[in-house]
Amino acid sequence: MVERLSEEARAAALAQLAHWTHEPARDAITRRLTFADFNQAFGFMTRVALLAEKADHHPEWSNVWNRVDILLTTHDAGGLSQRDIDMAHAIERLLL
Ligand SMILES: C[C@H](O)[C@H](O)[C@H]1CNC2=NC(N)=NC(=O)C2=N1
Repeated sequence: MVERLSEEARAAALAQLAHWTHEPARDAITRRLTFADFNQAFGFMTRVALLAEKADHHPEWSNVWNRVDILLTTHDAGGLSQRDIDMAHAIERLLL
């Protein structure tokens, strides 16, 4: 069973994720990324897709040409869980 993060745990986790924004309406975190072109954006999405399958944790996202909008929340928990925080950090590592 996956649990939603407490207010305190969420604040602490967000403090370590400078590029991510909390969206209270969904209890989700979001990030917008802009790449040089579609090829770069889709290559990134492919790498995230492989991570997501391995973790069995999948983003809500959209892509328009060079832009990728990502929203992470845990459907099974009805809000933000440690699985989202772990996925956000894994995405950040891909971008290094
Ligand atoms: C059965 C399967 O493990 C679950 O439905 C997984 C799949 N991917 C998921 N992704 C996300 N973002 N939240 C979930 O709760 C979730 N649950």
